[in-house]
Amino acid sequence: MRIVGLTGGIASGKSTVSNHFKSHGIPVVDADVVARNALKKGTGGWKKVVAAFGDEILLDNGEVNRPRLGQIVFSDPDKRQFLNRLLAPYISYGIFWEVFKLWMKGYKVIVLDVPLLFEAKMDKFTKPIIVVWVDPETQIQRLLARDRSSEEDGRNRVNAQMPLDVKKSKADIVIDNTGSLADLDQQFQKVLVQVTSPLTWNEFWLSRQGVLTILASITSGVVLCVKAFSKNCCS
Ligand SMILES: CC(C)(COP(=O)(O)OP(=O)(O)OC[C@H]1O[C@@H](n2cnc3c(N)ncnc32)[C@H](O)[C@@H]1O)[C@@H](O)C(=O)NCCC(=O)NCCS
Ligand SMILES: Nc1ncnc2c1ncn2[C@@H]1O[C@H](COP(=O)(O)OP(=O)(O)OP(=O)(O)O)[C@@H](O)[C@H]1O
Repeated sequence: MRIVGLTGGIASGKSTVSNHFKSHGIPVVDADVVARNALKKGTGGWKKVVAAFGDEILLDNGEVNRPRLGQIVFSDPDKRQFLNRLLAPYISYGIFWEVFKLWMKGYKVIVLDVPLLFEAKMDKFTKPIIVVWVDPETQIQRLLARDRSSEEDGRNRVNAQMPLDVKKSKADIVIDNTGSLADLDQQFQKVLVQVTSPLTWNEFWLSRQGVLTILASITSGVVLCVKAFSKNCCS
């Protein structure tokens, strides 16, 4: 199985690229969705976070007030790291489970869309790694236009992540999303060819088909040995 890492900065265009993959039949595990599920009312993550941050981060219906918690953690690195530590086991487990379900379905290529792929050291499980890069001014403009947040909030969120240029230097493939959506689409077509190239042997052995091939070979080997042994010993 090929697990492609997709990362970048906040509002750099990861979800836009993810949607391109999905429309070509390549499944995407979205870490933001997993993280949202890990913080739903009544879950283990929710209980830990409420115990740590108090009732003031809750809405009247008991769900977490995400913008409120965001304001707290994106303006305070210690609180952000604390939140990351509380949620990390739930997010890792959630991602693992989603990958496992896709493996069981027999997918050979999947994409992991993880904003904090490098920060959370999950890059070691993915190859190739695609970084969606955008120039800093365009990034902040798109972020403010999409989230309608204050400039201070937006800049806090950008500064909470590893600089995009550092992520770019760690990438196997860089998509420059500073231009138009048509530019992005053109780059994506080339990336799609790379990502869907034939699996390496290692990737094949990690796929469901590879594991079934190994099991079938072992089973037939054992059957042949047993047959040969019983023929020799009884003749
Ligand atoms: C603080 C929370 C409640 C704010 O929720 P909100 O709905 O406003 O933002 P959302 O979850 O949609 O995240 C938007 C973007 O913010 C960035 N981001 C989210 N969490 C973090 C973080 N801990 N550090 C740096 N950037 C982050 C990502 O680029 C993400 O795509 C939420 O982001 C959260 O629970 N974060 C901690 C979990 C986490 O690490 N998520 C990232 C998955 S790898
Ligand atoms: N090439 C582009 N031209 C214009 N707008 C774009 C382009 N690419 C993305 N956008 C817009 O920029 C915003 C951010 O893009 P997107 O949501 O894909 O980023 P993201 O990296 O997934 O963000 P997050 O980290 O918050 O999940 C969206 O409103 C999207 O529609």
